[in-house]
Amino acid sequence: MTEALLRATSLERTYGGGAREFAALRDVSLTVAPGDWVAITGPSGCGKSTLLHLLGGLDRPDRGEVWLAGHRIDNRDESGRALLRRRHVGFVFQFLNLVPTMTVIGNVELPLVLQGVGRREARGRSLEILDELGVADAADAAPAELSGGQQQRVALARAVVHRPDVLLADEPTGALDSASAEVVLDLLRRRHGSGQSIVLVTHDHRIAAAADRVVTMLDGQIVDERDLASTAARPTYANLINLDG
Ligand SMILES: Nc1ncnc2c1ncn2[C@@H]1O[C@H](COP(=O)(O)OP(=O)(O)OP(=O)(O)O)[C@@H](O)[C@H]1O
Repeated sequence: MTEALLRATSLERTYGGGAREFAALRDVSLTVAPGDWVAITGPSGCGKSTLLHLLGGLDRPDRGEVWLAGHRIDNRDESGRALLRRRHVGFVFQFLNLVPTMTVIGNVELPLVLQGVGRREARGRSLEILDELGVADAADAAPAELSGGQQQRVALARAVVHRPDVLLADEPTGALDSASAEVVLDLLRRRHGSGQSIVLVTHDHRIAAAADRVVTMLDGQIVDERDLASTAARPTYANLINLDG
């Protein structure tokens, strides 16, 4: 059996305390094999972002374990998790988190610079990916000068430029019109085709339909898991919409 790239077991995450205590994740387990493409879907507030943050080591569970590329990460401190994250993960945040004081290309180069890649190569690789996403013209602009959709593509460029083992993306097409969403999907398909593992959170069933596996959450739990890769005909948008039913 291939070793899992990501394995989360029995995750619990509670926010607040006392009367305000809220269980955002309850006994959630998920395994992602190398090359898997998993879509996490479900209604607002069901725990999708919380799960993605735990998978990427951005947050720690109250209970349960997270293993990334053979390393247990849930019991490491922030700097230990950051080190592994830098090496293995690309993350697209729901609220993007672009560095406002850096140019677009400065933002995209960042993961490469942190890995010690030289300036020249970092710039070349960053421009290539910005071009692939149709935002190379904005390379020298500040993020605030871009539309929400353009910023979203820049955040995706930053997350994949260093070719991480796994891309974790929180609503990567949320602010995009359908033509731009298609550009993003094409990039994800190409990356997946070259072996990139992807875990993405989406409300959009058309985006979810591109994945190999769709995981549906409700009230902090996984309530449905479907394998689309092994079905002869990938379900259509109309079929997938029944996932919520
Ligand atoms: N830092 C926090 N403190 C308190 N409650 C939180 C915190 N983060 C999330 N929550 C709550 O936990 C629940 C799960 O949140 P989460 O963001 O994981 O859901 P989601 O499915 O990603 O939602 P959406 O689709 O709206 O982004 C929500 O009820 C949310 O209000």
